Amino acid sequence: MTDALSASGLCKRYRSTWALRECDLALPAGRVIALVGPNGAGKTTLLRLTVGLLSPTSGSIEVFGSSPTTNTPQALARIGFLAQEHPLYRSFTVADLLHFGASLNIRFDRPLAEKRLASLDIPLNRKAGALSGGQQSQVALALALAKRPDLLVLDEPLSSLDPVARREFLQTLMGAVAQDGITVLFSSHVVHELERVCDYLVVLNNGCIAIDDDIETLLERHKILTGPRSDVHDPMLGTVIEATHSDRHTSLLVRDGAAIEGWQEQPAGLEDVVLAYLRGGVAMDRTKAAA
Ligand SMILES: Nc1ncnc2c1ncn2[C@@H]1O[C@H](COP(=O)(O)OP(=O)(O)OP(=O)(O)O)[C@@H](O)[C@H]1O
Repeated sequence: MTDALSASGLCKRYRSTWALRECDLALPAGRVIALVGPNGAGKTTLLRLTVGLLSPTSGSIEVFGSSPTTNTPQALARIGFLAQEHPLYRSFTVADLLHFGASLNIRFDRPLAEKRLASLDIPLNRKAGALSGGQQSQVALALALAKRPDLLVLDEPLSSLDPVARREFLQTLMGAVAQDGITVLFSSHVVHELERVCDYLVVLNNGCIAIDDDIETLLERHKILTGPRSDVHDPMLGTVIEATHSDRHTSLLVRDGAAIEGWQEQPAGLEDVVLAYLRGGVAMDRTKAAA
């Protein structure tokens, strides 16, 4: 099966700033993929390259096997994009926006968008500027989903939403994924909320890929070991991603470690794993599915 997104040696530079460096990616289709990383890690840059709004400085990126800058109506129709600020024309009514969407997109499914908005009690005759922030996000999402894209790209869709609006937004998104089997790629800072909705994770750190893996596999491969304080270099421990020491104990987050006598083992949470990789500045090895 063709990957939803593949990149090879992908680099992007803005003047003297390298936003992405030598990124290799192979993101499977039909998954909900979270893109995580600290401020300035390169997430927006990667998403804009994915939707063809930017071109690589060097290296390549393909979406479903084609360059996203091809710009044919067919290629563009396969990708939906919700930008970070999801701008809506504030003086337009929701109905105007749907009309606009239908005239610009060859696969636009207006009845689908109307049904979604009706189920959320968002009136079609209301001006976009008079909607709450959560409702505006829902309208932007309904417009993006009505394109019936094969890949939906969302840049920090949750950042401006309160917890209730966040939950509603994610429910709408998950409903669409279940119904249409689309691939979703979205960036976020909120790691603990991702485990419920995502099944694949990409972590960017300082323009480089730190993690690119299936979340279930990632959690199977990592664990926390706690034992007597020591400087451990035992190969049985696997790869030590992060070590913390108290007066009497050492706690290790390890990848592919075996059970060791005298050490207690605990499963690692997704946030533990992500933060350990970010703090340690390490990259996942590339043996993903081999584990
Ligand atoms: N138009 C631009 N001109 C110059 N530098 C830029 C431009 N856009 C981004 N950068 C730089 O590229 C790097 C990556 O930025 P990017 O916006 O992709 O990161 P991000 O992970 O999305 O950050 P955030 O989480 O803060 O939104 C940063 O150092 C940023 O300052």
